[in-house]
Amino acid sequence: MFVLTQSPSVADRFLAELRSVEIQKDSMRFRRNMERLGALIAYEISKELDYKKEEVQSPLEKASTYVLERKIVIGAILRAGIPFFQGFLNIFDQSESAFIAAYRSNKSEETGNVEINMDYVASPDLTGKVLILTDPMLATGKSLVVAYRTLLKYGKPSEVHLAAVLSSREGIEYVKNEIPEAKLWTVAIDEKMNEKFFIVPGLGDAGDLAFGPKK
Ligand SMILES: O=P(O)(O)OC[C@H]1O[C@H](OP(=O)(O)OP(=O)(O)O)[C@H](O)[C@@H]1O
Ligand SMILES: O=c1cc[nH]c(=O)[nH]1
Ligand SMILES: [Mg+2]
Repeated sequence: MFVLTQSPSVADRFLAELRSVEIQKDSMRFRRNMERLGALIAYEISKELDYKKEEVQSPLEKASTYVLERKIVIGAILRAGIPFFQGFLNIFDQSESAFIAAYRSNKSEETGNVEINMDYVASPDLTGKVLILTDPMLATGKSLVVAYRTLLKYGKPSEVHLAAVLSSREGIEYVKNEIPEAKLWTVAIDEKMNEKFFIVPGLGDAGDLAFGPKK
């Protein structure tokens, strides 16, 4: 499990701005910080991928370089995931993309559980590719697990990375158990969730903060 804020960096400021009730009033800044953190995690993931050597011709001479061995597919879970996903796409700019619309309905009082609704899936063939599934909030972990299982209908990836901005301790354990084959990446881990399964201290509702409240 990789935690970006394990050592201090600019990522701490981007995350602090995402959490700040004052700075959250600026939704463009909220989206931009999500995007910046997506780019930072994408760079960290890029260090773990397989590369092959190639040559590039400069105006003066040939130079050697590395290019990615396998195709990448970046998965986004709508809607809160869009700005975070964009940060990954800015770095892995030749990737294909997969989209999943998932939202939580808070049935906690009746069932004690969060239920995940999925309305829309669009994905390329995933066979033999590197799948990076992104979602800024890993709370119970159910959205990521349901989304991943749905995507497997589109082929078996050669490797799987799951990336979040904020993860709850409980959610991480759940995802690790359900998807042991995945590598997990997060900006930070928060210890608690409240009775509505929101991450605490967290940042609130990421989708609403990025795009406004749902009617
Ligand atoms: O780990 P979980 O308990 O499943 O919760 C995490 C999910 O909750 C948020 O989406 P939400 O349902 O709020 O939908 P939205 O993106 O439309 O706001 C978030 O973007 C994750 O997809
Ligand atoms: O804390 C949380 C949990 C799920 N979704 C959010 O947007 N925030
Ligand atoms: Mg939401």
